[in-house]
Amino acid sequence: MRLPQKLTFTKMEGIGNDYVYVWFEDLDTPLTDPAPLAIFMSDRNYGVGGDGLVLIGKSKKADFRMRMFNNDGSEGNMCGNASRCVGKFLYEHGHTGKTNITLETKSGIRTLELTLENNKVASVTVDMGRPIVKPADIPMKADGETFINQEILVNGSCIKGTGVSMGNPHFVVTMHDIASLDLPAFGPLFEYHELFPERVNTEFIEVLSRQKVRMRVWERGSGETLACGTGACAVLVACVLNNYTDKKATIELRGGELVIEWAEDGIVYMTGPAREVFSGEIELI
Ligand SMILES: N[C@@H](CCC[C@H](N)C(=O)O)C(=O)O
Repeated sequence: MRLPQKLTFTKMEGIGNDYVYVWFEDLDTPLTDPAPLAIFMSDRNYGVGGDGLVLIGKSKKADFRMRMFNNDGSEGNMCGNASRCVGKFLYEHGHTGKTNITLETKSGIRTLELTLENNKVASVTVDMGRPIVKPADIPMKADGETFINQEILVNGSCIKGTGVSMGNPHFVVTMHDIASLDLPAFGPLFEYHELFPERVNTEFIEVLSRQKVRMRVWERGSGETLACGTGACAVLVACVLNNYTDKKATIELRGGELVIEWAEDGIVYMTGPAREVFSGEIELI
C-alpha cells in the first residue's frame, strides 16, 4: 500500500514544543519508514514546521497508540508534551468521549487524565511512569546503581550532572546562569558524548526554590526546543535525588510552566496545557 498523495495534519503545541500530528488508523502500515516523513513535515521552510512528527492510531494493548519522531527522523520512546496534545486531539477530534485515556508508547502504557472546561481540554495530567536511575538502563556507560551529581569530562571541562531515564535518556546539569548559555555550541557536546550510547537529552537548570526550577533543554534529535515534558520530569527527579527541591515543583521552561510531582506510588505525574494551532492538508513531495 502506498501513502496518499495528500495528508491531513494538525499542528499542536505543548508550552511551545510543537509537533505535527497525523492520525493513521494502523500505525504500522502503510508507513513502513516514517523517518523521511518526519523530516519533511518538521521542516520549517518546505514542510509544516515543528520539532517533529507524532503519529496517532489504534492500539491492541491500550485505548490508542502514539509514535513520535524528532525532526532528524529519529524515533523517541516517549514525549511528555506530545502525550498531552494527543489527549486533546483524541477528545476534541471525536475519537473518544473518555477523559481517562490509556496510551501505548514505545516506553509502555501511559494514562492521560483530561481536565475539561466548556467541553474543551484545558489541561492534561499524564502518568509518566517510574524514573530509571541505574546508568546501565538509562543507558549511560557508567558503573553503579545511580549517577547523581557526578563529574563527566566535556570538551576538557569537568561538569557535574545527574542521569535519569523517563523512558528516554536525560542528563541534568545545574548552572548559575542558563540564559547566557550558547546551547547550539554546548548541547551537541552532551548529545554525542561517548558516555551516552543512544545519545541524550540534556537539561540545564537553575534551582530557584524548593518548589521552583528554571530549565533550558537540548533535545537529542531536535536541538533546543522551548520545552520538554520528559525533561521536566527528569529535572524534578534529579532535584529530589540531590535534595534541591520537594517532590512536587513547578518547572519553568522557555515556553511555559509544568507542574511535576514524584508521588508516593513512585510514579511521576506531569500536568500542563495543550493547544491546537491549525489543521491542514499537505501535498507530499
Ligand atoms: N519533547 C519531548 C521529548 C522528545 C523525544 C526526545 N527528543 C528523545 O529523542 O528522547 C518531551 O516533551 O518529552
